Amino acid sequence: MNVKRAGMMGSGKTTVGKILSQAIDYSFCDSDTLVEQDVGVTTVAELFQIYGEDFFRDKETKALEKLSGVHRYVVSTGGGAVIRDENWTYMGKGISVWLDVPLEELARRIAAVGTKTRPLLVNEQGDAYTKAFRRLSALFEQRYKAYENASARVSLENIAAKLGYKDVSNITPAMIAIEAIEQIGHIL
Ligand SMILES: Nc1ncnc2c1ncn2[C@@H]1O[C@H](COP(=O)(O)OP(=O)(O)O)[C@@H](O)[C@H]1O
Ligand SMILES: O=C(O)C1=C[C@@H](OP(=O)(O)O)[C@@H](O)[C@H](O)C1
Repeated sequence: MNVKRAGMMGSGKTTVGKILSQAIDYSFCDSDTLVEQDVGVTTVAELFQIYGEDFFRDKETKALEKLSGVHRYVVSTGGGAVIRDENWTYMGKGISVWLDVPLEELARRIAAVGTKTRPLLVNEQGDAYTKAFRRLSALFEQRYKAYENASARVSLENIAAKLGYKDVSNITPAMIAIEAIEQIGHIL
């Protein structure tokens, strides 16, 4: 069995995925890292700059195909991986978990670390939060139906409601990993 984490950029696929993998004694892998190693670049941002998005998407599909054969892995996929139908052939093997985080929280997180590392955000105008929020809203509109294909959905709004929290920003990665285990633990 393996577990694929899907969700928008900044949703915590890597941060929560690492904690989840330790908790269930699985290995962890990030599909972006596999693409970077394959192409020989240090960041996806660099890859976008040199080769463009289409090249990246082809490499991403190849990485997902490779990762579909591994066992006892938590795999963090890139935020846009859900869009290509072919990718679901690979992501659909094992359990896929959509990490559903409100756009305002995603924009806050990305603004805090800067938009430079997120190549799809660099052409926007305005301050970091506005840039991130505007672009993420447009991407989410194109992608939300694809995220709904995932076999499980871990929603920060639902966790907040369950714990009586007013604000999703107080929900820690460990709390999110626990919610994921509650949802998928019985099928691991
Ligand atoms: N639950 C959380 N609360 C606050 N910040 C978080 C949380 N999860 C992730 N982050 C932060 O958000 C940013 C993006 O997280 P990351 O795991 O890289 O997302 P992704 O892999 O989905 O792009 C990082 O700076 C990370 O520290
Ligand atoms: O949303 C997207 O299309 C992308 C998300 C990024 O991954 P993260 O979701 O890990 O940031 C990375 O794959 C690339 O910049 C494209």
